[in-house]
Amino acid sequence: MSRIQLERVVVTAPTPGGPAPEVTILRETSLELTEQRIALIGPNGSGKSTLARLVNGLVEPTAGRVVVDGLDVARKGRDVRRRVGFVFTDPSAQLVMPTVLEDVALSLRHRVRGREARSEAARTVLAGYGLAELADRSVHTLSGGQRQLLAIAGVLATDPAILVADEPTTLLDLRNARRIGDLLLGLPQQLVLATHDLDLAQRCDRALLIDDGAVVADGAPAEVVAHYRALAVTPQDT
Ligand SMILES: Nc1ncnc2c1ncn2[C@@H]1O[C@H](COP(=O)(O)OP(=O)(O)OP(=O)(O)O)[C@@H](O)[C@H]1O
Repeated sequence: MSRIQLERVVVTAPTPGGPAPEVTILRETSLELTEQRIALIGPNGSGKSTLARLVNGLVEPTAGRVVVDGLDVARKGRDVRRRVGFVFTDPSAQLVMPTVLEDVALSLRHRVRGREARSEAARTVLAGYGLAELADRSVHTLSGGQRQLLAIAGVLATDPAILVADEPTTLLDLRNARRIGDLLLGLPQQLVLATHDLDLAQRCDRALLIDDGAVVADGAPAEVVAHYRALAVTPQDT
């Protein structure tokens, strides 16, 4: 399994339109993630996406460092991004080619040489996800569920060691959310999953509860989810 380390990581952002003080998005956090399936849960705006994005360098720490399988993300960003696949909430963010087949073929550009061979390999990938019949369709004509499945197929085609998924089921109906959730949890890769779906979180091996930019609970998912539920019923203004 892979190993993700956060060493005294802090993330701040400039205050919009003004000088310091900066806004703290993630307070000083040190973590070592070695479990196969790790859920990040917590309220809106608590810092889940920020934590997820640190893993592949989409967000850079203001202080401290992030190390993935021994690679410092700040120094070896390219190598890290080859190891870490990222799935966004909205699959449109990563489907960039006109057709389904071309989109998967694009993902394979570093792995398979030659246009024909790449198309063939892309067809095999699509077949593996039950998407073969959609090969020549425009990605814009797909349903939300098909689009998310395609986005995940494209990322997995690059054979990442780690998959980071940022609320991948939020835009999906119940059936598709279940399907995508099952797919992600069944992967052999290490999975870091930011989610509001507490059932999904409970099926992970470890959960982290983020609140107001800090990890406030960390451990067995059932306990961390219970902690979160208790937090949600606590009045904020007392
Ligand atoms: N680049 C930035 N500049 C300023 N503020 C930011 C920036 N990125 C994130 N934030 C703020 O940091 C906080 C945490 O954001 P983040 O997206 O990590 O939360 P989240 O837990 O993923 O939320 P959600 O569940 O709503 O997706 C939010 O208040 C957000 O507005």
